[in-house]
Formats: sequence, C-alpha cells, structure tokens
Amino acid sequence: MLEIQLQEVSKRFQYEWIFKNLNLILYPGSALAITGGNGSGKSTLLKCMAGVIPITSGRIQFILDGKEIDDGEKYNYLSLSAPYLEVPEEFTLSELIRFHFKFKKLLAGISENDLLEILFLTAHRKKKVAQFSSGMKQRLKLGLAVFSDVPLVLLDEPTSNLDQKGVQWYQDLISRYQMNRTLLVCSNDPREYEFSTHKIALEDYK
Ligand SMILES: Nc1ncnc2c1ncn2[C@@H]1O[C@H](COP(=O)(O)OP(=O)(O)OP(=O)(O)O)[C@@H](O)[C@H]1O
Repeated sequence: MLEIQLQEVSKRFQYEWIFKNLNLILYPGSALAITGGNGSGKSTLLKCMAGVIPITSGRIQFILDGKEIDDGEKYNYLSLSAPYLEVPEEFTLSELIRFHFKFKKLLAGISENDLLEILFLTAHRKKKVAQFSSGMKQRLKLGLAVFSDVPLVLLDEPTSNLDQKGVQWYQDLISRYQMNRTLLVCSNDPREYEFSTHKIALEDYK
C-alpha cells in the first residue's frame, strides 16, 4: 500500500513562487483534485509529484508498506496522462500498447483485447497513432495511464478533447478502475473530479 506525504512543499521558477508550504497525506484509494485558474501551478505540482521536475524545498515521500521509495525509483509506482505528454505516433495502436506494457504491467485481469474494447479502439488497432483524432488520442493516453498496474495515477486535464459522451466514459472508467489506488487530477472542470476525496486550490498556497 502506497502512502504519499507532502511536507512543506514549495516550488519557485526563477523569482516566481508557484506554490508554498503544501502539506498533505494521501492514503491508498484517495483522490485528490488540484484546482486553480490558468497558470496557478496545477501542472507544475503534478510534474513535481511525478518527479519530472524538482521541488525547491520541502519533501515528497512515497512510502510503500512502511518503507520510503528512493526518488529515482518513484516513476515505477506511477503513471501519467497529460496534454504535454506525447506518445510515439509512428507506432500503430497495437505496437504502442505492446511497447508501453513492456515497461508497466497491465492491470490484473485485463487483456490487450479488453483494453482495446474499453477504449473503443478495437477497429483501429492497425492504424498509426498519428492518424488518430484528438479524442481517440486522449482515450488512448487515459487508457495507458489507468490500466498500468501502479498505485498512483496522475491525470492532467483528463477530459480535454473529449465530447460529452467521452466525459461520461471517463467518469465510468475512474469509478470502475481506480480500485484501491491513489488518483491525482489537475482540473478546472468539476466533472473531472466529482469523485475526489480531497481538493486543494493552488491560490491558497501562494
Ligand atoms: N519551466 C518553467 N520555467 C519557468 N516558469 C514556468 C515553467 N513551467 C511553468 N512555469 C510557470 O509556472 C506557472 C504555473 O504554470 P502551470 O503550467 O503549472 O499552470 P496550470 O495551473 O497548470 O495552468 P493551466 O490551467 O493554464 O494549464 C506559470 O506562471 C508558468 O509560466
């Protein structure tokens, strides 16, 4: 079971403080909504949580069954879907799925065919990802993140490029497959985090 602890976490770019003194404990099964206006620092916090960029001060600890995970190992315990995260588009869908799941295990009980069905992409398995519509790409990115067998799932603007049906699909996906995992959602749209157990507004940490 993974527990995440943020202690006095602050981030600054040059002279600009993005957030200061964030304290938080996330237990398995919790869902944190990170809200705030454009430019408030939602993506920055997510990237700090993912270890993609460093924090300026404080500590972000991943504690697995009582043991702290080294910074360099944290990526093994998380998956990320975000608008700024590109997938290799020269692959066909099947190739990309196989490539991704060489590095992360598929959730137990889910096969590649199940995944394609759930993403409504079965008919497109031989198509290059470069030829996907923006909504198809978004379902794919969400699928790769949610169906990776990791205890922490990070989602930035999860319904961008999804239509109303896609938003419903996303909500069902989370309610079925969050399981006992920790979820972080950066969003300004309550439909993306209505299931959240915790919510922070980054304006409160300036
Ligand atoms: N690499 C960087 N170097 C300098 N400043 C940065 C960098 N990345 C982000 N920023 C600044 O940090 C602030 C927060 O940006 P961030 O992308 O985290 O906001 P956001 O809340 O996710 O915004 P949006 O809702 O528009 O996606 C902005 O002022 C941005 O210009």
